[in-house]
Amino acid sequence: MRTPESPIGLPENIDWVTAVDPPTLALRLARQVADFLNAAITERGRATLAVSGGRTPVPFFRALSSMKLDWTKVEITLADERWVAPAHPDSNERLVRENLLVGEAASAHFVGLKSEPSSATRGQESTERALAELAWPLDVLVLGMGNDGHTASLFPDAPELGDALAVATQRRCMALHPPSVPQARLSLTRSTLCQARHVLLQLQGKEKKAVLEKALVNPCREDEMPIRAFLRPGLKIYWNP
Ligand SMILES: O=C1O[C@H](COP(=O)(O)O)[C@@H](O)[C@H](O)[C@H]1O
Repeated sequence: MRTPESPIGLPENIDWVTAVDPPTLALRLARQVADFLNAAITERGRATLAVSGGRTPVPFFRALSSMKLDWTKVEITLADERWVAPAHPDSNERLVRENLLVGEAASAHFVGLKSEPSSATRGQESTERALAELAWPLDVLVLGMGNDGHTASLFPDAPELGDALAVATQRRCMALHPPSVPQARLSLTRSTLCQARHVLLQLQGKEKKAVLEKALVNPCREDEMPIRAFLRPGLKIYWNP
């Protein structure tokens, strides 16, 4: 549904869902994700969910963790990770363990992206092996977006971006080294992310909405604003001011 707050240039085939504040948006998003997970469990006996890190998803994680569904049949992974120990304050795994894998959701099965090797580049292969145990494609993917138009860890300044955005890649995950951020990243590739059955994007604030409008309206390339690769029919965007 279009409202006066809908971003300029938003195509009709992308949903725009708004709420007055973060808790209300988080609950709305959590209910939608829980419905998708339940439907996947009914249809296929299990459900796979990938979530993003950063500050935005915390209230959503909390809301989702209180939803009643058969969490023993849900597998959760990350859209991206910083190459830091799982106990590190910047770890997306830590964020998910503390805020999502609690309450009702404590019995979900989690597969993180950080593996033992000493660098993200060396860790790619072991993470690929760990990811192979999940059921693919993802049933549900919840993305976020940075103010530079990155999503997952597909950063515009990462030297590896071209490979990570390649539609034909066989890789599920890839190491990226964007100079704009302090830690190396591991990210699911565009090809893996785009195969998800349901893709949702959670955004907060007017600044992020302006970034989205820039990606929608400007004739820029995907490697300048990687979020553009995901602005496709069926996407659901959840936004609060
Ligand atoms: O670095 C990251 O940034 C984006 C956005 O994070 P936020 O703090 O602005 O919500 C996030 O989607 C991505 O997963 C994360 O690793």
